[in-house]
Amino acid sequence: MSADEAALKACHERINLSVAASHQAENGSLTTVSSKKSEEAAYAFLPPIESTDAHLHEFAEAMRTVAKALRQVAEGKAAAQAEAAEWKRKYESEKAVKAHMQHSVIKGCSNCVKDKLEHLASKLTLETSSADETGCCGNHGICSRQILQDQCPGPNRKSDDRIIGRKVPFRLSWGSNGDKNGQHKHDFVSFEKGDITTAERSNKQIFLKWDSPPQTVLFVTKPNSNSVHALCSEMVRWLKEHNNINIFVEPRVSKELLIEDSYFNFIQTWDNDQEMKTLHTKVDLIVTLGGDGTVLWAASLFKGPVPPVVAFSLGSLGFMTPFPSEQYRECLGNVLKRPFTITLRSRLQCHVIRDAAKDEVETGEPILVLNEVTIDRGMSSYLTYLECYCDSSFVTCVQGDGLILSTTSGSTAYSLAAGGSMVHPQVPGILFTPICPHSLSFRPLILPEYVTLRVQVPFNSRGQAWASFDGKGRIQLGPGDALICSVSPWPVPTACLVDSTTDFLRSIHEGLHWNLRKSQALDGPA
Ligand SMILES: NC(=O)c1ccc[n+]([C@@H]2O[C@H](COP(=O)([O-])OP(=O)(O)OC[C@H]3O[C@@H](n4cnc5c(N)ncnc54)[C@H](O)[C@@H]3O)[C@@H](O)[C@H]2O)c1
Ligand SMILES: Nc1ncnc2c1ncn2[C@@H]1O[C@H](COP(=O)(O)OP(=O)(O)OP(=O)(O)O)[C@@H](O)[C@H]1O
Repeated sequence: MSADEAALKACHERINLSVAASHQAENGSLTTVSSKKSEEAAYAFLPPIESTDAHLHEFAEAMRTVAKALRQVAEGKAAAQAEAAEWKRKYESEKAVKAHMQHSVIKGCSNCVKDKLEHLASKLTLETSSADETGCCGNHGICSRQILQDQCPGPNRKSDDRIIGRKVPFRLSWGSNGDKNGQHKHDFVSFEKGDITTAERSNKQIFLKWDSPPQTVLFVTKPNSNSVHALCSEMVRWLKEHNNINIFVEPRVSKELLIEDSYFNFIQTWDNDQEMKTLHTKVDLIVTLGGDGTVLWAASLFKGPVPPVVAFSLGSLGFMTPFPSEQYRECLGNVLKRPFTITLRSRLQCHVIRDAAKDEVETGEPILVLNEVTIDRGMSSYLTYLECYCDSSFVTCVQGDGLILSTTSGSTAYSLAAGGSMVHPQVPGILFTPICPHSLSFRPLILPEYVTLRVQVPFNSRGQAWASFDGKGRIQLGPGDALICSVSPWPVPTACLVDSTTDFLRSIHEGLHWNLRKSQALDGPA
């Protein structure tokens, strides 16, 4: 038997094993029927065993179809279970309502009912003196429109005005896949009063207040700039002499400062990656001197938690650098001594999976980006061909120059240039923006922050694709490779000059001259 034939045989065996496992898991439930159909569909895709590379590729496609079919079966089963649970809950709650009705004749809102049920055993009728026309006592804030009128002899009731109905209490729940093994943690919110409100969840401006004065500042500075170097050494002196702050700088800057003056002996740096990984436990505040690229660089030094960043503007645009460097004394004085507002900028964590059809295991540490991850055609002159999935749902195939998966902070960077919307950095979401799609109808999307995206180079792609992270570190993706991307649990908190919204609007006005137009003259047609 040749190597190709052996590989094909192994594929057959894997499919048989998967299908058998799925049957076992379903254990004779309704979904076995659909899984049998999936099985038949999967086998229909399988070519006869022949020893060519083309057939191996077809096999890989068939394996993906099988995986998809099995996932659909699992989803169907979960949905059926959820529906059954919902019906059971409805039934239980109807039963409870009827049980209450048999024991009481009540007019009032649901909260009154609850309060008074305990006292009803000896009473046949209870009139609520302050009740309004609908039977609500008005004493419980937002009352549901629940009216229990069975046999109620209220003044304005018609004789056939029996049970009108009852809005059953319900709960909203949501999950988070915070931990690695994908278990879902559920938080429940009770809505017993019947009306859904998001008042408690509205996103407020976030303030940072020090419990005790900060002691250690890390400087991250744009390289090869005399003005940045001069400002850095001036700020370091000022912070040491006026605030007795410990200073960390990058190894390159440490060398530069020590060459300049032995006065800087007190500054600290790190020697290796291991030391750098513990930086977040020592540093209270990061000061960046440069443009947006320097903020991106500073963020990239932290693979986990990031201390608050105070970004001084020494670049051209400054979307993430609101602090004017000329006023650094006043700005730093405020940040060190007073509470200040911050923008929590989410990051995306990316994993590259090699030859995803065969190996589902994620490899290596995630790569974190503050702006975006871009998958493009690199040097290739062919269209990129990318298959995109959102959780387990197929999104689309990209045929064009590439795709940008961007944070909302990155919405004003490359994504904007590719036609994406500008989004306030505190809006939770992931932007899905194609680059030069060869299609008339490929509009950019904004997806919720809790999804996981998978961008895969299919086996029938003509060329390779390249992933780059905040415009850096290009990684080649061959056919079968995939990039997995989701929102990281480690955002970058950046200090605001005024507040999140004012700073954002200022940056799009001043940085991009957004919607700038000469005003129309007053004279003209009425
Ligand atoms: N066609 C494009 O617009 C294009 C192409 C490649 C990269 N980029 C962007 O450049 C970023 C890397 O920045 P860099 O400074 O290291 O490279 P760079 O020096 O090439 O600068 C790129 C420009 O993008 C601006 N920028 C960066 N982040 C921004 C943001 N969040 N909002 C608004 N503008 C922003 C910078 O101020 C700078 O002017 C990438 O993350 C990507 O978003 C844009
Ligand atoms: N500390 C650093 N070490 C290495 N590279 C850095 C560092 N800080 C910034 N860079 C890189 O230097 C480049 C330029 O930096 P930055 O964007 O801050 O300045 P700029 O281009 O002058 O400003 P703007 O982006 O506003 O036009 C970026 O690509 C960035 O990644």
